[in-house]
Amino acid sequence: MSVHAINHPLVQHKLGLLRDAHLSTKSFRELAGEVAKLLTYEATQGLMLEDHEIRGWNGEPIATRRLKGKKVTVVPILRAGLGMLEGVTDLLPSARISVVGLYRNEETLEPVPYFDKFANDIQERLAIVIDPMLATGGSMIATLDMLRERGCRRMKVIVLVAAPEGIARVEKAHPDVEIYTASVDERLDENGYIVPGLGDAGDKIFGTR
Ligand SMILES: O=P(O)(O)OC[C@H]1O[C@H](OP(=O)(O)OP(=O)(O)O)[C@H](O)[C@@H]1O
Ligand SMILES: O=c1cc[nH]c(=O)[nH]1
Ligand SMILES: [Mg+2]
Repeated sequence: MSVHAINHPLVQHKLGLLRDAHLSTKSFRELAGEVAKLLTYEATQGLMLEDHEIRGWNGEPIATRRLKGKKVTVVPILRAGLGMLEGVTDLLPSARISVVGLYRNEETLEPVPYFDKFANDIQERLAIVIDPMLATGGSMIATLDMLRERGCRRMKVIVLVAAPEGIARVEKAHPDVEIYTASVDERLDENGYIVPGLGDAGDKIFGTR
């Protein structure tokens, strides 16, 4: 597995704004979507192209290239992953959406699944899993396990912020999965929150804090 920590100035600027404790729900939501979009640009670098001939403005043929297959499914992990969905689908408008519902039991820190609905032909698609936070890694590993059980062979992960502990666990469980993130942060605190992190991303996106 490789971890891509994206140092693009726009990503780093917007991440800095996201970390501010006094940010409004509206601004947090907007910035989360914008960073998600920028990370999607990076995560889709490896998509395959094919040659495609078109007729140009003067009727002459032009050799162009287009995405080959376009087979992608975006997988938001509920709830907080929904805060990234629009940013991601702005760049991948034809992608199918597969949804995984999980919450983290705040005492055991274990993921508790409560919903899933996958694209029918998920075996043929690149799955891009989105969640703002990769903390212990439990929620992400549970999601990648579900995708793998359903025959998904190619998976990428986009998270706004990741903890080293979570990255190490995902790497062990799913060594072929690449992770794209705006930051690998310092550590987890005693409650399993990422430091410096963003706080509770789901609460911030939904305004339930
Ligand atoms: O890496 P982990 O230790 O599993 O923690 C990360 C998970 O915790 C948060 O979700 P939460 O459980 O708060 O659910 P929510 O999105 O409904 O708020 C976050 O959005 C991740 O899904
Ligand atoms: O830092 C964290 C860890 C888990 N979930 C969050 O929303 N934030
Ligand atoms: Mg939450």
